[in-house]
Amino acid sequence: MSFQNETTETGESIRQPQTTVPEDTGVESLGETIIEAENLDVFYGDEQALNDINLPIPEQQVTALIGPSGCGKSTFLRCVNRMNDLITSARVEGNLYFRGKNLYDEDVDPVALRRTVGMVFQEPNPFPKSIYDNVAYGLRVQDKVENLDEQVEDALRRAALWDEVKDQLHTSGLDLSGGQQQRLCIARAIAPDPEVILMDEPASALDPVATSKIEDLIEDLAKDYTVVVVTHNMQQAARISDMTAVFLTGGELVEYDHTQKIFENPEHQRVEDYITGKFG
Ligand SMILES: Nc1ncnc2c1ncn2[C@@H]1O[C@H](COP(=O)(O)OP(=O)(O)OP(=O)(O)O)[C@@H](O)[C@H]1O
Repeated sequence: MSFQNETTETGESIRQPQTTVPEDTGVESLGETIIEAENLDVFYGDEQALNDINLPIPEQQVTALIGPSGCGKSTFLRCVNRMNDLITSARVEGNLYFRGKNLYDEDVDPVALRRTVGMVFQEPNPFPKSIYDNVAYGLRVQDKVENLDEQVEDALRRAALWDEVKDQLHTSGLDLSGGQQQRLCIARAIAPDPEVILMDEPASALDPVATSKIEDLIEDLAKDYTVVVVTHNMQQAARISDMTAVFLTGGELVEYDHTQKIFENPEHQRVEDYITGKFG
């Protein structure tokens, strides 16, 4: 595998991404690689959860991670913001780059990283605080309190929630519907202005109307952010993503390509069997 390194003014070596995002297959061309896994392995104790993953994720696109239960999708997502650090049995080997910087280098601060790489979980999990305080939380932690009202409004607008909550900003976030709570969590994640939003099955606990709003929102968010989303819902992956990575049992990444190609003409029989529902 060949790649070049560049040296910054401070003498730090920044790796240039490989241009291995699959060639355009007729859909819009892709942005630069922002996240890149290279020979990434993850173990929980003796059990291997990800096996030699090589995956370049393009900037400002939606990348879907699909595959049967237990194939390592969430594990991959948690590597990107180093949430796996919180699991004592987890061990990461290989490389995972963010804009050419290895996220597992000793000088990377995981807390600062999580401001750049936000995360939204399957179950909406607002803090037991007001709507306003939920969104303001990350901004206050970082002491970014200038024009706080405007920042909160902007995040709620970007999360397509402002019109529904603008008259009740100081009521509890827990009083919102499930779908509204999830959009509140998205507003909370985007308020500190991250570059990447990781979403782990963000709509699987929601009804169809709320799901459709989240799907529209994800497509919208990709205009400003890079979105990496785990989903079990094949139609959802096909609808909302630009790129799709198919993980299969054993923590193996079997195929990665433009979503249209994966769903219309996958290279691997196992992938076709999975997406046509023959197993999984
Ligand atoms: N905290 C943990 N401790 C030990 N093993 C874990 C832990 N989290 C995940 N695993 C194991 O790692 C493997 C991959 O799990 P992971 O949750 O990443 O898969 P997944 O594809 O996201 O599954 P699902 O679709 O069911 O959420 C599984 O075998 C799982 O049992």
